[in-house]
Formats: sequence, C-alpha cells, structure tokens
Amino acid sequence: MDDPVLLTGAGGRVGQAILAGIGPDYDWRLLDREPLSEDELPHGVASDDVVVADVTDEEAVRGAVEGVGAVIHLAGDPRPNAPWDSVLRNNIDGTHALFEAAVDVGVRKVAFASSNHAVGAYETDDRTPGMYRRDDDYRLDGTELPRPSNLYGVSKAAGETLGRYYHDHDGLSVVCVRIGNLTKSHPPKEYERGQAMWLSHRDCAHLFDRCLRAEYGYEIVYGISDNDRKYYSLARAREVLGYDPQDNSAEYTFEGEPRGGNDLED
Ligand SMILES: NC(=O)C1=CN([C@@H]2O[C@H](COP(=O)(O)OP(=O)(O)OC[C@H]3O[C@@H](n4cnc5c(N)ncnc54)[C@H](O)[C@@H]3O)[C@@H](O)[C@H]2O)C=CC1
Ligand SMILES: O=C1O[C@H](COP(=O)(O)O)[C@@H](O)[C@H](O)[C@H]1O
Repeated sequence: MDDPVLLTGAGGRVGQAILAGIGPDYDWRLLDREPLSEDELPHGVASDDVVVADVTDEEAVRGAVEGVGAVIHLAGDPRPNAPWDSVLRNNIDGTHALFEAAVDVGVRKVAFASSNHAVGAYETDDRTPGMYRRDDDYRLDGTELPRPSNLYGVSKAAGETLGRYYHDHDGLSVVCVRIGNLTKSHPPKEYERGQAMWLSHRDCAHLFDRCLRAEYGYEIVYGISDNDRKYYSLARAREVLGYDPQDNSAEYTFEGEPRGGNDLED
C-alpha cells in the first residue's frame, strides 16, 4: 500500500493500538473530532496530516479521503449502552458519510470497525456461560445474520450493510471486522465473555495491517486473539486476510496475571 491510509477515530483505544504497532509502516492521514497530542502521532506524521473534524461533516471527510488508497474507519460511539440519537449520528450517518466520500474519490479499500455486539443476541440464556468456555464448540463464523444485543449493535450491523451496498454498487473492497474486546497487556479480568473475545494490542495492529494488505471483495471477519475460549471462528480472517494471531487469553489467569511457560488454563 503505497498511497496514504486514512485512519478515523485515530485518538481512541483501537486507533492508538494500530498506530503503536504499524505506525511506521504507512503514510498516514488521521481524522478525529478531538485534537491529537504529539504523543498520539506516529513518528513522521505532521500536523498537516491530521484532520480535526466530525466524521458526519461531509466536506471535511471528502477532503480527508482525497488521495488516500485505503481507510480504516473506527470513529464512532463505542458504548454498548449508547442511546439511539448518538449511534444514529456518529455510527450510521458517520459511516455513510465516510463510504460516500470514499467511493466519490476512488478509494479502493475500507476496513470498518464492526463489533461483537452486532451478533451479541446469539448469546442466549441456554448457551451462556457454556459458550464462553474452551470445551464448548459453538462458533459464529461471520455468515450468520446480525443479531444485535443493543442499539449500538444495530448501528454496527447497519455499517456492515452500508459496506455491502458500496461494495456491490461501486466495487469498493470492504472488510467488516467484528472486534471483540481490546485491552492492553492482559485480557479483561474476571470476565469470561471478555476473555473469550479478547483482542490483544499486537493482534489488533497485525489484523488491521492484513486488512490493508490483503485482496478481498466484501468480507465479515471476527477480530479476536487466538483464545482457547473462543466462540468466534477465525477461519475467514486467516484464509482471506492471512491473519495469524499470536495471543491467547488462556496464557493469563482468570484474574489477568500471566501464566508461566506452558502452564495453560485447565
Ligand atoms: N475497544 C473495543 O474493544 C471495541 C471497539 N469497537 C469499535 O472500534 C471503534 C473504535 O473504538 P475505541 O477505540 O474503543 O473507542 P474510543 O472511544 O476509544 O475511540 C473512538 C475515537 O473516535 C472519535 N470519534 C467518536 N465519534 C466521532 C465522530 N463523530 N467524528 C470523529 N471522531 C469521532 C473519538 O474522539 C475517539 O478518539 C468504534 O467504532 C467501536 O465501536 C468495536 C468492538 C470492540
Ligand atoms: O463493541 C464493543 O465491545 C466491547 C466488549 O463488550 P462488553 O459489553 O463485553 O464490554 C466493549 O468493551 C467496547 O467498549 C465496545 O465498543
């Protein structure tokens, strides 16, 4: 990828994990509605490459995508309990504005930050907590219909559908990454669901690197580490993107302490 890459929501948790891992490897343009501090910028990114704007601002977004080859679109309200007015504006209108601008100027690829909450209602009372455990073979693989757990999940399913439309209508390559639970240094503590869908910082950076480098049409993949407890299949991400995760929440105790050597979870 020789052309610049636009990263929206660059100042947030996922954006910073990506930049910490692959910051030096791309020519970045960054967009966030909050100004980014010096230490949030990868080496070599000048203030001219930073757009402080709301992703629903069509003119600003059009300027931001001009000349870029690919976009990683993260900007939005990430709260599972976010109210409808916020997800409608930040997540649905914002994602629509981003896709419209991208196809208008001829961007080739968009990686969209979807969420586990687009399919959270598969976690029914009769399946949980068993499905969060490693001896359970229940798997979602990205071919299932959305089944959102909240209005935030509805907004992510809408983003995936917008991506489908712009792929079919305009030929844009789109990968929707249903991100699990990103935490730094250790998996979520004392939280089975979080440990089943943990995404480490290094696997996150590697996954989005693969989204930028691989060739695909329209894809939905799961964005988690290679956790023993997983109930999301990584097969599609491995096959289409070449994702090769290195981390596994089983290498940590339930309380989040690293286990020694080969001492994996019982
Ligand atoms: N952190 C996680 O474990 C997960 C995150 N995601 C998704 O990944 C994306 C990033 O999430 P995080 O980094 O955790 O959130 P965050 O809240 O840390 O970062 C979001 C960034 O986007 C910016 N932003 C929000 N609304 C904006 C708007 N309308 N215009 C421009 N900038 C805006 C914020 O200023 C912030 O810097 C979100 O779309 C979220 O739904 C999905 C699943 C899990
Ligand atoms: O989409 C998201 O999911 C993660 C995990 O959800 P949780 O309900 O198990 O905490 C969440 O932490 C993150 O904020 C959200 O954007």
